[in-house]
Amino acid sequence: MLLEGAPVAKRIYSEIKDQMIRFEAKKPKLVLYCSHPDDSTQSYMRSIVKRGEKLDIPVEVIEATEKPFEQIMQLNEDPAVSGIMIMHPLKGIDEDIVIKSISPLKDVEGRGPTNLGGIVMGEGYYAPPTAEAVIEILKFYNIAIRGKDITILGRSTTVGKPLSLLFLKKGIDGTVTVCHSRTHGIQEKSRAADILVSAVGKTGFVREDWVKEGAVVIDVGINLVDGKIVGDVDFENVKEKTIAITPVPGGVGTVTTAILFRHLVESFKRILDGGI
Ligand SMILES: Nc1nc2c(c(=O)[nH]1)N[C@@H](CN(C=O)c1ccc(C(=O)N[C@@H](CCC(=O)O)C(=O)O)cc1)CN2
Repeated sequence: MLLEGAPVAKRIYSEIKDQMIRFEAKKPKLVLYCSHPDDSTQSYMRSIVKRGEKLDIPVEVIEATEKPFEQIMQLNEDPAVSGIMIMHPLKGIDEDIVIKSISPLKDVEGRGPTNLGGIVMGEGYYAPPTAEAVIEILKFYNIAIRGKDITILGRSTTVGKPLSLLFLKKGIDGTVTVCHSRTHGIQEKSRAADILVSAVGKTGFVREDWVKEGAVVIDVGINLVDGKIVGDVDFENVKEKTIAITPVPGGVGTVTTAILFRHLVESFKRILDGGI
């Protein structure tokens, strides 16, 4: 089975449009805050701006000045701004300090300590959209997670770590192994997985002999090669061994952007309800 992102994203966008009708003339606004974005970041920013146009949601790109902290404080206090996304990498600026200064209510990518901590503590937080997209896809296609052995390749703050916590949540109940560059026996640990998630950012990293017969493979990798998006998984050879696999492009990435806008609309509602 091909786990395409489009039907999952379509459902999310349709929910967003329903909510937008209820807001009448009022609209959320997303700010993409960047500093000398590279090709990959620019390509993502273009996708987000285009999606905003389709949804009739304003997306504003703001370039960092020499006073990033003041800029973020202004955006935090601006009631017209519902979400702030700090585009990675933020060249020439300490990205961690900037992320920590975003109001948790507007941190729609869930990159700050309050939202990341919320994954452990309970409800009312924004998990990083890519991590949430993986769970959303598995649920949409009715793939059982409870009690399954899940191996995640990559321990980033935006995917590997938060995703491991989402899999461990009560009601989801996966059993998780997180592998990284210092892991011994990464191939064996991958081959032991019922659900294998690759979030490494290396083209062709997951080969056919890394995958158990009948496994589910989720490719989170978005690597720009000759101007084209490719994943971490050697798709053509690996797909034969799987019962379900995500394509790249058209898989997790498609759902990630939809979840980003879902968070933005949630933030807009919270702010309207007097959250700030
Ligand atoms: N704050 C952030 N900054 C950056 C991110 C991010 O997720 N948050 N991502 C990277 C670049 N990147 C992934 O590493 C990336 C590049 C391009 C796209 C994109 O075009 N997405 C498409 C869907 C693609 C697909 O189908 O797989 C879309 O949005 O429709 C996404 C991510 C840079 N900085």
